[in-house]
Amino acid sequence: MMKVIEVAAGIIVLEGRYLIARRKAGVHLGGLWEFPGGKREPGETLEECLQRELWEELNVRIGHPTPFQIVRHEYPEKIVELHFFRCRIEAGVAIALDCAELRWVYPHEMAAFEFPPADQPVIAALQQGKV
Ligand SMILES: Nc1nc2c([nH]c(=O)n2[C@@H]2O[C@H](COP(=O)(O)OP(=O)(O)OP(=O)(O)O)[C@@H](O)[C@H]2O)c(=O)[nH]1
Ligand SMILES: [Mg+2]
Repeated sequence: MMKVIEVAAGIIVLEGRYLIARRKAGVHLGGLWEFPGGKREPGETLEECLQRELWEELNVRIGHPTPFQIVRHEYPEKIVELHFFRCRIEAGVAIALDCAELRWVYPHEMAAFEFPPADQPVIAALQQGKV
């Protein structure tokens, strides 16, 4: 039985556009675009995990995150449970500290970027205008 890895990821919105990050080469799903975030550490809530990850990866603080979707996905090498939260930047300007590249995009533009299969339900929801 493979362990389920819990992940918190931010659907960060500003004036209708969303912040997407390109994963560095060489890591799991390297080179793909994603919603910034990462693995929950022991003793953390998912919200705390999200705050920490967005600080580490983007150098920003976010306001209160709102649960958006939970997606469980089985990759051949791991099972992830992705907890997506909608949020806004409260302090700081996003910079690519721990990712290859950042972009602010409208939902209709997301089709032009390659995301992990686990992210497809979230992208579909954003494209349908769900907030
Ligand atoms: N952050 C993030 N991870 C995703 C998304 N979609 C998706 O399948 N994942 C997977 O969920 C896992 C999250 O791990 P991560 O690599 O971001 O974790 P992390 O920031 O803690 O990195 P680290 O393990 O290098 O410390 C990875 O296996 C990643 O491929 C997404 O939209 N955002
Ligand atoms: Mg990460």
